[in-house]
Amino acid sequence: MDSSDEEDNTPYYLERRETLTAELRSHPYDLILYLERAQIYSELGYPDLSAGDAYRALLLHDECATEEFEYHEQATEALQEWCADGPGGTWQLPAVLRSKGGVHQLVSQVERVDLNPDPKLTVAKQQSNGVSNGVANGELDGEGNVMEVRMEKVLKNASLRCYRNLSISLLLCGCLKSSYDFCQRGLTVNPGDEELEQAKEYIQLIAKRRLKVKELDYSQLPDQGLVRREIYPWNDHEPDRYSAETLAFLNKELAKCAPKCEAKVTELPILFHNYNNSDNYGTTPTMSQLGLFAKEDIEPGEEILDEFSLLAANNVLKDALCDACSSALPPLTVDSEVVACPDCDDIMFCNSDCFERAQASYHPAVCEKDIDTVAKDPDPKEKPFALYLLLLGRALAMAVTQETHPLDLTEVKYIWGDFLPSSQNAIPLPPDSEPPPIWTLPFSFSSNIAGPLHLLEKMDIDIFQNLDHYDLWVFNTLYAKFRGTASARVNHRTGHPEVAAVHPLWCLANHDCDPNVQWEWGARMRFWCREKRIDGSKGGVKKGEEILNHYTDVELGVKERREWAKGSLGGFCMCERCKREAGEAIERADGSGQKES
Ligand SMILES: C[S@@+](CC[C@H](N)C(=O)[O-])C[C@H]1O[C@@H](n2cnc3c(N)ncnc32)[C@H](O)[C@@H]1O
Repeated sequence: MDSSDEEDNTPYYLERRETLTAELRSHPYDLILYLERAQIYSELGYPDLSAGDAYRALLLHDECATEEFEYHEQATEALQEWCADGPGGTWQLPAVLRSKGGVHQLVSQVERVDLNPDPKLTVAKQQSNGVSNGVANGELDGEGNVMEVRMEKVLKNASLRCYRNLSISLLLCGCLKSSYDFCQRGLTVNPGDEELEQAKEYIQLIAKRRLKVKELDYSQLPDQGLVRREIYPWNDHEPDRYSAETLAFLNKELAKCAPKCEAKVTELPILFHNYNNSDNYGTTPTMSQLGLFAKEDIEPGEEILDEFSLLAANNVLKDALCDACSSALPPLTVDSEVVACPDCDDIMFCNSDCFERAQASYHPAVCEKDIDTVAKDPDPKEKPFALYLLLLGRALAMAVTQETHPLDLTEVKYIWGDFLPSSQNAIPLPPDSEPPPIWTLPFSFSSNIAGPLHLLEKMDIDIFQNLDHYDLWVFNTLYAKFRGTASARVNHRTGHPEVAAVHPLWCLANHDCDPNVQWEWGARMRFWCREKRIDGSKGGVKKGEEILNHYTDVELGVKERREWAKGSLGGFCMCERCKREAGEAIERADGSGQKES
């Protein structure tokens, strides 16, 4: 169906989302409200946010079902309101449990991608398993309590709805393993459920296509997906990065650690992932972004920037690193400056300065909270994800300690997120059954949904209260910003990334493969002016010239440089050096009658 023929209901759904979010503020333990909002997110085309709400609904379901759980009373009370008599003494299942909107809409989204599943599989109609999606009357079971019967019915239907939603939503994000796991869990509780069986077929089909295999090894299903990367329409924390006010703030901060530099709006080429050599000779389209510029002449070898950041994390358990700045701790000699937290085991700071900064910025939120085992020493292939999760945890601890919204932290608020406009992201799914290529934010159930909630629980934070601070879209926005700006330090022995940090001023500098600065990151991030440029000419930056950083090893050849920098740049580098060297490589290949290697 041509989507242009469809009525655009976005404004209605956005308003409904606002209303439901407001209701959740006053009824934070109401699982039905979460399921309603999950449905709205599906309609709006955010399967990730839909899965996030369905998962919270599932957690609240478990709270209701288990007396010993922490929020049992609150969750049960909220549910009882949905089980009370309606007008005229009648009662029905809450509308979201009766409607076919949510999951059916998602399933039809999957169907629209023309997967052409084996028709024999899909027509196999399952027998009803006794879980009713239809209208339930306010019947008495003869002896039992009306409320109990209704509660049981609502809980059973709600859990089914959660599993259906999680299976399909995670599938749409490309998280096949989690999608399959929730589907299986749902089928264990609701054997033969038609929608879950159908979801299972789709998961299997898509997994076989993606892995190009005939038989699936379920333990090997891919779980890394992609979702929309955008300033959500309801996100009112994002500043106008190009306004005079923002520039004035950034330049005031820069005056403290990089007095010869200023932030300015500049034009940068729009980069593409599919590099096309012909781009070299055409006009490259540009977009406005920020960059760092010299306010005065800078001499070769002169230090330009010296920035300290507490937005740092490491993924090594019990290593000799400062908890605040993640630099290596000095040796523990008699006159050592190292300070241990008096209340935690094994939490050390390089000196009293780091300890005091930590106390003012983030440590009280995690002190004595047994949080230092989360995401530490992960499987090597999980290391980058663990680092991003730990950075997110640090940002949450900073927000709690400083009593501010995570997106309002000065370390976070102004940084680049590589967002696309919502309107460009809201596109129908393409027929190759993967998340659309325009969705560029890496996403997984464990990193984006379960992991952050686990960290908050470790911090003794009620994950249901204060939803405005701890909603999934907040985590996604933080991840988008960290992925556009964080630097990682690799352990030279293992070759694995172990420390990551965001330096909000350093990261204003754009990349060039002929950089005029070098950087070094120990306890602090430092920039200094290169003595020599790449061609051997004398270094130095003139007043008004841009500070040109490097996001990759500039000693590499053009092909490798472009490959390495692709992730942090968002596409193939189009700097003058790259264009020149790529052109020369083509000429050489043409001359020798070979293809460019
Ligand atoms: C760390 S940020 C640099 C600062 C950023 N321009 C800002 O407005 O804050 C990295 C992003 O800047 C952009 N960028 C940096 N160097 C670039 C270059 N040489 N060409 C095109 N885009 C570049 C890319 O969008 C990249 O994702």
